Amino acid sequence: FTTGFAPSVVTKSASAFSFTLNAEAAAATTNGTDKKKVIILGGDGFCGWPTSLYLSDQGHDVVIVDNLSRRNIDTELGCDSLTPIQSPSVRVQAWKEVSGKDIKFVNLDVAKEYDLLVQLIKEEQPDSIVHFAEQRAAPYSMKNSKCKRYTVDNNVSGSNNLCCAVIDSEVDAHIVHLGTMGVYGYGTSGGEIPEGYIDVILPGGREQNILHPAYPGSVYHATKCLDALLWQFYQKNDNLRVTDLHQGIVWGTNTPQTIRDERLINRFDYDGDYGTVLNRFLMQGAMGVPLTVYGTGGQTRAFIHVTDTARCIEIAINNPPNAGERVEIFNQIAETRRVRDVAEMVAKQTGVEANFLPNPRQEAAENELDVSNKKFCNLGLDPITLDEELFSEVTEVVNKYKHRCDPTKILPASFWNKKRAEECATLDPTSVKVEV
Ligand SMILES: O=c1ccn([C@@H]2O[C@H](COP(=O)(O)OP(=O)(O)O[C@H]3O[C@H](CS(=O)(=O)O)[C@@H](O)[C@H](O)[C@H]3O)[C@@H](O)[C@H]2O)c(=O)[nH]1
Repeated sequence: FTTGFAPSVVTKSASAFSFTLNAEAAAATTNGTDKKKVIILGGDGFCGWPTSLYLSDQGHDVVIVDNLSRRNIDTELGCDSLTPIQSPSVRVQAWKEVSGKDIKFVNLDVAKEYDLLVQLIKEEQPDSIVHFAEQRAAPYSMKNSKCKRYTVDNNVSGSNNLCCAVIDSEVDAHIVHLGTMGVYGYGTSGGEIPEGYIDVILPGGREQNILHPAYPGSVYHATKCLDALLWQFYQKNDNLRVTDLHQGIVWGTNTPQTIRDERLINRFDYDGDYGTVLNRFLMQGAMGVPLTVYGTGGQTRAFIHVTDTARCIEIAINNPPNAGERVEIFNQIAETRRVRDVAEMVAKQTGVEANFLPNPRQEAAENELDVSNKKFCNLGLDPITLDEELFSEVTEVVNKYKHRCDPTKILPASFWNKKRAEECATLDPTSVKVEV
C-alpha cells in the first residue's frame, strides 16, 4: 500500500523547522496585526487551553468560557489526564505570573445557559468568538445511547445558541468554529478533498458550487456536519461572519506557552475514548505496551501538531470573511498518514511492537486521503510534520507522569455497533501491563 501522502499538501519537516519550545518559535504566522478581543468557548480543553495562551501571548485580549465538562467526563469515566492539569483559577494565575497578561475565566454552559451567554457577549463586545465547546471524542459519542444523545444535544445546541446569541446581542463578532476533517468521510475519495466546497453538475446540467457532501463516521462527526448546516443557514439569513476549520487529528502536548510553567501544562489523554491515535501510540511506546492498531491500521488520516492548531486559529481570526460572504472553510491539517505507518514510526523509535486488534469502529479497512490545505499555507502557515525529534517531547512528558497512568483504560472501551462489540469481546482491559 502507498502511504496516501497527499502531494497537494504543503509541508515542512519539523527538523527543518527547528522546533524549540520558546516564545520566539511561536512568532506570528499571521497576515494581520490587529489585537483583538477574543472569547474562547471551551478554552479549558486540549486545543482550547494552548490556543488561549497563544492568543494572549500574541497580545489579544482573551476571555475563556468553559463549563469544565471535559473534566467531569473524566470523573464519569474514572480516568484522568496523564498530565496533572491545574484548576482554571491556578492556570490563569500562573499565566499572569509568567506573562504579565490577564485571561478572564467564566464558568458557563454554552448549550444550556443562553441568557448568560448573550449577556457575556454584550458585556465583552468581542471581535471574534472561537468555538471549541463541543464533546469532541468519536469513541465517547458511540459508547451508548446516553453518550450519543448528550453529544448531539450539547454540540448542536451549543452551536445554535452561539448563532442566536450573536444575533440577539447585536455584536458583529466573527465566529471561528473548530470543525473536523471527519465531515468529509473517510471512504476512498478518488481525488483531492477541496476546502469545504465542491463543484457539482445538477440534473439538467446546472453547475453549482456547494458544501462538500457530509459523510460522518460517528455521532460526534455527525454533529460537526449538522453544525456546518447551521453556519450556512445563519450566514445566509443573518449575515453572520463564520469560519469553519476542518481539523485533522491533533498530536503533541506542550506548546511554547504551556511549557513556561508546570502549572500551565496541557492535558494529555491516553485512554481508549479520548486519547487520539498518535499520542496513544507514543504513550504506549514509552510504557512498553504493544501499540493498539485497530484492524489493519489501513485508515489514512490527517494530522496536525497542537502548536499549529493555535497558529491556525490566529490566522483565522485575522482573516474573517466580510459580512455577506459565505462561510469561510479551511482544512486545518499539516499532512496525511496511514495509521499503521504512524505505528511503524513509533515502533521503530521505541522498540515496542504493533498489536493488530479487532477494530472497535465501523470504518473502511483501508482508505486513501488526499487533502488540500493551501489556504492556510497561502496565509503563512508553515506546518510542523511528524518527526521523531518532536515525538521525544511527548515521550518526555509521558515518562515524567507515567505513574499516573491507569493501564486498564488503554484498550478501546467503546464499540460502534453490536457486531464490533462482539468482535472485540476477547479484549481484556486488565491484561495490559505498563513499565513504570
Ligand atoms: O489506539 C488507536 C486509536 C485509534 N486508531 C485508529 O486511528 C484512527 C484515528 O482515531 P483517533 O481516535 O485518533 O481520531 P478520531 O476518532 O477520528 O477523532 C479525533 O480526530 C478528529 C479529526 S479527524 O480524525 O476527523 O480528522 C477530531 O475531530 C476529534 O475531535 C479527535 O478526537 C481511526 O481510524 C482509529 O481506528 C487506532 O488504530 N488505534
